[in-house]
Amino acid sequence: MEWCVSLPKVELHAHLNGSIRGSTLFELARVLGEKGVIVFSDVEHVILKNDRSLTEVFKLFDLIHILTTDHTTVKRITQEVIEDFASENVVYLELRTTPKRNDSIGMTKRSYMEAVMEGLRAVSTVDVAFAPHNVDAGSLRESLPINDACDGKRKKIYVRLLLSIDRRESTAAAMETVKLALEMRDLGVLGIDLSGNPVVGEWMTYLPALEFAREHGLYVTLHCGEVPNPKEIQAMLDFIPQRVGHACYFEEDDWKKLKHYNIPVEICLTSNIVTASVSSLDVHHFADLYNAKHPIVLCTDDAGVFSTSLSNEYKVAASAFGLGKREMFQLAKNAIEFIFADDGVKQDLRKIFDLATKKLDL
Ligand SMILES: CNc1ncnc2c1ncn2[C@@H]1O[C@H](COP(=O)(O)O)[C@@H](O)[C@H]1O
Ligand SMILES: [Zn+2]
Repeated sequence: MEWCVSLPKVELHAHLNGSIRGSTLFELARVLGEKGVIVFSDVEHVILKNDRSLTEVFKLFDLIHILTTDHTTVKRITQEVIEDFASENVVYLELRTTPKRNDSIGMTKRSYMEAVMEGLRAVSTVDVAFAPHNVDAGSLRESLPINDACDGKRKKIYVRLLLSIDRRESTAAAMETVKLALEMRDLGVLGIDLSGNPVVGEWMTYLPALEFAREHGLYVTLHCGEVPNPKEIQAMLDFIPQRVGHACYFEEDDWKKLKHYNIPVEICLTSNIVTASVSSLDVHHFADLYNAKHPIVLCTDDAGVFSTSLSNEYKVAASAFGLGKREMFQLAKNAIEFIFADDGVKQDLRKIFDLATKKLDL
């Protein structure tokens, strides 16, 4: 595990509220329990439960959102999540979150995102480069080598944002999110994600907003094939998104199309196993895609909800699929090619990986 922690890593599929620290979730639940907003003893077992079906995961998200959806908490969890990823040597993080509106506390999608940005700026224990067009990225570049793991130096992390459309949303709400993403481009928003309970909603509802996003140069990644839905999977692949997440219930034609378009897959091993989207690692599609040299990237999905970390995902992959250190290093480094940030960032990341080889005994 130590080695997997030292390995520089790229995280491309992490949901903000799903990455919340367990301790923070508990604290928030206790405080709201004391205020009488929730009954703590009722939610305690929901938080503590380890095995969660996909349905239960989305019930937990409803609870998490009750606990976290105010500006102060959104800021706090953003800050903590970034610190946590940086502390395990994630050097580039594409963090995704669903902008939320909550009229009762005067929250708009924009003010939600402003709280996220405040959280980004509030990180003080590590250096964060988050906006492509301001000095942060420049100063990060000058201070290479960065994240020279285990040498006690201050950690540095690139952070970029993806705005998620929740499958419960209408076309108009999805469009509002895309427009917000466009307005926030200078602040490091690079693209759009489609997520949420996969048994809810219809592809055609989101398509206009996703097309609009693409026409305006935003990148798009889709949660695709998390449940069996052959028609939707084909329609999503025909859209040719820049990446897809999961791909658990793909059939032969889907694999063909995915490979034909060479669409990178964000693989979330622990998430897939806990939610039983894949029955066991022995039959996980990671192996086939890896052997076929199809672009893949290991990701956490919801590090808090599934009690994992990106280092742990590498460890799980290494033991399940027999990867050695060199293979893990290459797998982690290959992820650079599938990030949505520009070539300058990619070049920096390549240097970071090359500089790390000595420390990693490679
Ligand atoms: C387990 N697999 C999954 N499949 C689909 N969507 C998921 C997900 N895990 C998380 N989310 C999506 O991310 C939201 C939480 O983060 P944010 O509030 O956006 O920061 C969830 O409500 C859901 O919409
Ligand atoms: Zn996800």
